[in-house]
Amino acid sequence: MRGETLFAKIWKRHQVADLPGDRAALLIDRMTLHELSGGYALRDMRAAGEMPSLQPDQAFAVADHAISTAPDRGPHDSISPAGSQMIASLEESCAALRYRYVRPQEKAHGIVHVAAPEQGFVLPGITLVCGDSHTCTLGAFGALAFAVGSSEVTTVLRHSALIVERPKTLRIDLTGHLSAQVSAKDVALRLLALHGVKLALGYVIEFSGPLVGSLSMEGRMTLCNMAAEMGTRYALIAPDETTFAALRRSVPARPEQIEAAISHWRTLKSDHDAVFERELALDVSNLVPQVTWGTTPMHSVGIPDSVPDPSEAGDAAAQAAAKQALNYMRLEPGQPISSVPIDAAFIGSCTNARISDLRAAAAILKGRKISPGIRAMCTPGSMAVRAEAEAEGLDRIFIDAGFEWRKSGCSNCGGREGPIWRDLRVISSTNRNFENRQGPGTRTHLASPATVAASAVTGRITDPRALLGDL
Ligand SMILES: CC(C)[C@H](C(=O)O)[C@@H](O)C(=O)O
Ligand code: SF4
Repeated sequence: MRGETLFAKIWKRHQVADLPGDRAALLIDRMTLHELSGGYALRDMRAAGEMPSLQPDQAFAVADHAISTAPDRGPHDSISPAGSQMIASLEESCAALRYRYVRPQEKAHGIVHVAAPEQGFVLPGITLVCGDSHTCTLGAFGALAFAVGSSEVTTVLRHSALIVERPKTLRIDLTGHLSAQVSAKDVALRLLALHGVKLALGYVIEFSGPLVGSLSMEGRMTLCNMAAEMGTRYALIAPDETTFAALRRSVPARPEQIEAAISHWRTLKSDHDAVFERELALDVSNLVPQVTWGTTPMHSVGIPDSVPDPSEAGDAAAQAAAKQALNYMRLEPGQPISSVPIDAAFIGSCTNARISDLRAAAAILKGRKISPGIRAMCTPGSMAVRAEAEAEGLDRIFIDAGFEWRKSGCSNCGGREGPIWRDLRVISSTNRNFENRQGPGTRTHLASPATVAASAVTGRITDPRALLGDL
């Protein structure tokens, strides 16, 4: 018998019925909820007198999208009254159903995709859904964690099961060593530049290879997070010793239970003779820091490079899109990307606001000041990340450099914390850069935390290696 992929192993264990059209009914083990996806589903079910089948130990809820990240925020503070209502509604439903709801004042609070794994809620081999497109972040733990729509949230709450179309399998084999100041974010942006935003449409990605093995859990989460930008809701990385070390720290269970689980989790990897429906490879040895110039994450270049000419962008549709992007971004073809001045800098989001991201940015900011006139914000991905950063003195480095040091939440990743960047150019550690994503007229350049910090210091898009003497 031919070997199996990691995906096939997880799928098989959860399949309760095989359905025509390459679909299956899958058991769903766990759900994460936030105020914009799960809150109203719970409210409506309760109003109709329905009792969810999803049990308290299967749910993890947190208000992250609409919550204010102001340093003095209260438990329901949002910039809009509607946001406050959604937060209060989620909290109330969770209390009624005895679902875990993490309050904004708690150390466990954070962006759902940061906080849930930090609290040991994500385990290898489980199925997990959330009504949010970046649920694939959690695939870094070897969990089949995927985004669902709002009606599917209700289905899972009702039945702890879901009918899903089986994705095809795509292995992305990553080799080589990353140079100093080059990170998982740059790898993701490079994959997108090479293969486009439909790279994984219809596929589950398994990221594998020596580079993946050498990445921290944080780096793996960044990579899996950006799978959403590659056109899929499924990403996986086989659990290994790095994963088990993280789970030993975070999972609330007795050590002997964890060790027993680990011996099963060790089997969760693709067999050496498993066949993938598609395979890709990338050697990252010569990779340089990347930044986007346009309005999709695939519009990215190395910082030593220039803004490309739209007439060289593939077919007519790609050319028109590139032209429109340059128009929105107010950039000229051939302009060196490192000549582009910025107005604001943002370190935050489920892509890049974990502790190693903050450390990478602080290494650049230490002893430096941001360029006058730049508004720079850091919103740690969770209150635990924030506390850890403070224990290391990173908050002082950010504040002394001129950054605002805020509380955890999605903040202006999705422009929900007010139009503070109206018509401004922002360098951002987030994952989406479509028109108006971070506010009306806001022009977003996606980059790694190191690049964001370096650019904040010089006031223009800057290769972080230039500041740390790695160039
Ligand atoms: C609000 C939520 C449904 C949305 C998503 O799923 O992507 C958000 O997280 C985002 O990034 O815009
Ligand atoms: S941080 Fe941004 S991308 Fe992530 S869940 Fe929040 S709004 Fe979505």
